[in-house]
Amino acid sequence: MLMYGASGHAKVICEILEAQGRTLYGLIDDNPQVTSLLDYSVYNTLQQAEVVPDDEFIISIGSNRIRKIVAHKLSGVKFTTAIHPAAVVSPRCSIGQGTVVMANVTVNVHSHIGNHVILNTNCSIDHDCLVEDYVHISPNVALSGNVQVGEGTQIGIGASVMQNIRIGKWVMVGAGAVIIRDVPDYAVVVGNPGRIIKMNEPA
Ligand SMILES: CC(=O)SCCNC(=O)CCNC(=O)[C@H](O)C(C)(C)COP(=O)(O)OP(=O)(O)OC[C@H]1O[C@@H](n2cnc3c(N)ncnc32)[C@H](O)[C@@H]1OP(=O)(O)O
Repeated sequence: MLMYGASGHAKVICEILEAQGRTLYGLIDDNPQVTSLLDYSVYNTLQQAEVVPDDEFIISIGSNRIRKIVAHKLSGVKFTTAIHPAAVVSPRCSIGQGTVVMANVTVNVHSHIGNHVILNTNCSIDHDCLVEDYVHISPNVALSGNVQVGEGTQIGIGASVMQNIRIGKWVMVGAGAVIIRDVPDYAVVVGNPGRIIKMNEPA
């Protein structure tokens, strides 16, 4: 399999694949100055990497907007998931293609996780949550039961979200925020209790 994007985030995914015992042939990155990452070769184009139709991919780019652009650019390739063996994922939940689940993550019963999502180290997704495509749930985030997170939103490191909350699309929840009421699309929310400080540009 191959990864697209050779960054710090990519290094973590390399180690998830190693922990799963999978073979990573290399990475692709647009920056021609990057030629290796950890022990892996970095290529600049799909042609250079000699990609064949059966190769599986993960987009290893932390930016939600760029991950979405690259996913559209790569439409037609086969995406896979990377789930760390130390994650606890309910057999009654679903995890979309291209999604990475890092060490010590918990995903509880009847939660649904979209495509190209990042569930970062030690986050907790409780029962009946819906996490849409291109979301990033940062390390140590806690989503209570029945929380919805819209496309492209990032929940910042250490934030907590109370039960039954709806968070819109392309929202940024700041580090350590405590979300006690619904959040509209594109809002940037910080603090405890979370308050809107500005709005993101629509994609
Ligand atoms: C493995 C990994 O590394 S995963 C990555 C994890 N990283 C994160 O989760 C980062 C989360 N990002 C943040 O919290 C950012 O501060 C953001 C996105 C909320 C805001 O960033 P910016 O848009 O650059 O805002 P800026 O830094 O100018 O701050 C604006 C105001 O909000 C305040 N503010 C910013 N972040 C926070 C926060 N997390 N909590 C409380 N207040 C905050 C600032 O103090 C500032 O207040 P002031 O106007 O009174 O001075």
